[in-house]
Amino acid sequence: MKPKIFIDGEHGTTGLQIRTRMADRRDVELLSIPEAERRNAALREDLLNSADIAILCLPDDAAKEAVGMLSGNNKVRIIDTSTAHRVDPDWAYGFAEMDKAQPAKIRAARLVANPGCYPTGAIGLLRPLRAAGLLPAGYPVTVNAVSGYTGGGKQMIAQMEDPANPDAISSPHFLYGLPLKHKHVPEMTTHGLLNRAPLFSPSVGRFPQGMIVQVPLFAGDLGEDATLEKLHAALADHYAGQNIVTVVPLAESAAMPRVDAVELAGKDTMKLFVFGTPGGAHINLVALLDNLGKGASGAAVQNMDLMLSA
Ligand SMILES: NC(=O)C1=CN([C@@H]2O[C@H](COP(=O)(O)OP(=O)(O)OC[C@H]3O[C@@H](n4cnc5c(N)ncnc54)[C@H](OP(=O)(O)O)[C@@H]3O)[C@@H](O)[C@H]2O)C=CC1
Ligand SMILES: CC(=O)N[C@@H](CCC(=O)OP(=O)(O)O)C(=O)O
Repeated sequence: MKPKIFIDGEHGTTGLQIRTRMADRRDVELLSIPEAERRNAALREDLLNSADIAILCLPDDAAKEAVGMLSGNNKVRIIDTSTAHRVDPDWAYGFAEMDKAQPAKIRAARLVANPGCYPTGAIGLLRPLRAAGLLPAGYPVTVNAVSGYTGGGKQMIAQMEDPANPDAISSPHFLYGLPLKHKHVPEMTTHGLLNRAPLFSPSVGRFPQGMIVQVPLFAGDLGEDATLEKLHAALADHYAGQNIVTVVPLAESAAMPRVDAVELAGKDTMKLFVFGTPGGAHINLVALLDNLGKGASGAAVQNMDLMLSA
């Protein structure tokens, strides 16, 4: 019998992209809800309870409600793409490359929280450096980022693409999250192994998919041994042996005139860079990904495959 997969929220932005990635899969059976019935709670509950793996592509409250619909049913495994369970110790954090032990944790887990798009970049850069002792625990980390507008789901897509929308946005690039209380900060802090919450300033650009996450550092405020070359070597060592997260060689990044936010649009990989001048005072760690690829739907399918390989 093929494992049954139900994507709750399959007609939304993240859900649709998971469905597209699964279109040619013959090893799983996709349970589907008609678009017009997508908010039919009784039908959702039935489908959720019929699945081997339920992938939740819903806002936080609806994701919590879906988990409630599965309470008492320990047979259904869950991947939640919302923010609701990402720092909950009962859930495995679905970022396989962040730690050598993580793939096994995801494979064995019943409950997997899919990472947020920005945290995938920030944790991807920070965690290996914290683990290697190159970034002091109390370092005042800042994270600056730009996302494609699909990161805001159906609502923001309509605001950016339809000038007749009453809340249309005409700006080519805007900052948001200005109170500096973004929902991704707890997850960056916990899984980035930080003692101090990072100052996170997100923005959106007029392109559908793509993302740049920057973590600028003052070299003199890092550990005594922390040079640009050592930071790069620690990242390269950490990500050796797999091809989803790659660390761009220093010689290659040193020759780059710019970083293009849409370079990885449509891909499920992430590239990490260490920019700066050897011996210089400043270092910029940069992650490049697709907010809907490794930042959401690509990661969800990767986690599903890990869980199916248990
Ligand atoms: N977009 C992205 O880049 C990323 C998104 N995520 C997360 O993925 C989740 C989904 O986001 P996204 O796909 O962008 O959002 P969308 O708004 O594009 O899609 C959400 C879907 O869920 C449906 N929905 C909303 N409330 C309910 C409910 N109570 N019962 C059943 N269905 C409901 C919506 O239906 P309706 O059309 O009726 O509103 C819609 O089809 C969110 O938690 C988001 O934070 C995570 C990483 C990246
Ligand atoms: C551009 C934009 O609005 N992005 C979303 C984050 C997208 C994402 O990662 O979703 P999660 O909520 O599942 O973490 C935001 O800032 O809220």
